[in-house]
Amino acid sequence: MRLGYGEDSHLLEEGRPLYLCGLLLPSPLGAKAHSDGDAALHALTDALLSAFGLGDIGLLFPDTDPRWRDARSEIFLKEALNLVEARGGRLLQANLVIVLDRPKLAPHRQALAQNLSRLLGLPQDRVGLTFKTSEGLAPRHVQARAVVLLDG
Ligand SMILES: Nc1ccn([C@@H]2O[C@H](COP(=O)(O)O)[C@@H](O)[C@H]2O)c(=O)n1
Ligand SMILES: C[C@@]1(CO)OP(=O)(O)OP(=O)(O)OC[C@H]1O
Repeated sequence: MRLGYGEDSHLLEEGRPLYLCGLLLPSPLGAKAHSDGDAALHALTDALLSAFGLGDIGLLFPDTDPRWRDARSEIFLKEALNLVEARGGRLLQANLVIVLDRPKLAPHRQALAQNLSRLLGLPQDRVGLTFKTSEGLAPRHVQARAVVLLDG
């Protein structure tokens, strides 16, 4: 068995899209980032890479590389899944906490959970998805923390 942990934060600003769990959400603010800024998928990518000591998302996908400009972050997650599976890893469970003051994510819970389940190849009861606010500590940030459990 292997355990992985990852986290990510992005500043929120006007004129940027808010992608989370691979979905575009309605929001007046979005993530300042080189890619689509999906903090949830970035945290999951780092969690998978960390389970096999493979470095982190910035090592594999530098934010200086023009190929990743506005790239959809499921590209990074799929590559991390490929890398761990190539080493005999099998994802058993994933747990994700998203910290965001606004917008409320509860209305999108089912859609977010379904898309994570699809991207990770896990049943929904193996994908934990928790939403929190920062209680005003980081009103212009989106943060995500992920834990993954793998066999192999
Ligand atoms: N962007 C968010 C953040 C939180 N929620 C829901 O609110 C509940 C209370 O969050 P606290 O951080 O104040 O404890 C939380 O359990 C979520 O259900 C949300 O929907 N969207
Ligand atoms: C994803 C990458 C690559 O575009 O850049 P950002 O979109 O800025 O996001 P970050 O969380 O800083 O991860 C580093 C890079 O891998």
